[in-house]
Amino acid sequence: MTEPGSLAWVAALSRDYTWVEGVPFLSTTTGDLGALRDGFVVRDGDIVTVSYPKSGTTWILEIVHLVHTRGDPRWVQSVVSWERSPWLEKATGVGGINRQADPRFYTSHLPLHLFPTSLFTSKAKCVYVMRNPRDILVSGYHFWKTIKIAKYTESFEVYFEKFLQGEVPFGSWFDHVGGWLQMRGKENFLFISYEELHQDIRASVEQISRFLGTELNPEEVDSVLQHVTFQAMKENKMSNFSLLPDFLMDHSKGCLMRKGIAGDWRNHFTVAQTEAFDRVYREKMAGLPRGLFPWD
Ligand SMILES: Nc1ncnc2c1ncn2[C@@H]1O[C@H](COP(=O)(O)O)[C@@H](OP(=O)(O)O)[C@H]1O
Ligand SMILES: CCc1ccc(OS(=O)(=O)O)cc1
Repeated sequence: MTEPGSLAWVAALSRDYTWVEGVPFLSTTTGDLGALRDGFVVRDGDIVTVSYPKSGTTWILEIVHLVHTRGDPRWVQSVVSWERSPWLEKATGVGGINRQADPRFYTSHLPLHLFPTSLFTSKAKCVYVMRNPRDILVSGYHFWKTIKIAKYTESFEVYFEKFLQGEVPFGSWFDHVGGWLQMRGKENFLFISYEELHQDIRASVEQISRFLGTELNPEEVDSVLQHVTFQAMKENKMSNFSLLPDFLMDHSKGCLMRKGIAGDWRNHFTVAQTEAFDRVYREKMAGLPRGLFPWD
């Protein structure tokens, strides 16, 4: 096996997705997700951020990390986000996680059925972030265009169809959310949405700090808030993906911190696409109770 990050490893990256149990993955994903699911040991003190890509993961991470430092920005301004909280499923992920002292922070886009099973008997705290899938689709279209090993971004029409079919990195949004929502009600899981962060960021930061067991005083909350605005994060090179290597990201084609708003899908979807999306949404979400999501 080639060493992750080595020249041979970079040369072997391709646009071909690897399919694992019905889910497509980019070639930067670790080779053996089965071994990860069975072998990775989640510790009780771990803090795990889980999401479908483009749900606002980086925003939540910044909040979680600033809560941990009680609003002191030095950590988020000096260590790149994927070292503060490595992606579990990336080839370099487990190594990065195992180098951390407790509490360990890590991030994952894995669907529930591929996540290390030890999570489900642990007391690890897990924040699952959700977002209107229409905005995720738009955000993903613009983001995956910049990622050199992603595909189906030649036009919005093509990407739209692939998203609805689940043929995009990490698979179907509907399956991802439907899977993880089975964990709702468990006391070590917090479900929060991008839209809630937008509606009331102070209340959201307080909710996250309570969940993590790190109650902050009002001045500490103020400091967290100051560093998690869209503008502050867009300017923080440790969080804005500008340090993602050029062999992975074409920075001339876009950036992670694109618009940072809710509802941008209205500027992208045609009437026919809106209707097509709603049809699939209604069908796929039929089993879930009403009122679960702020965008419904
Ligand atoms: N502080 C912040 N405020 C608002 N949106 C933010 C944000 N930080 C990141 N985002 C948005 O979250 C999306 C990226 O999600 P993820 O971190 O899961 O990859 C991008 O959405 P847009 O492409 O709609 O702008 C990005 O702009
Ligand atoms: C493979 C490079 C890559 C792809 C996607 C990334 O972000 S995220 O998984 O969507 O959060 C980061 C790096």
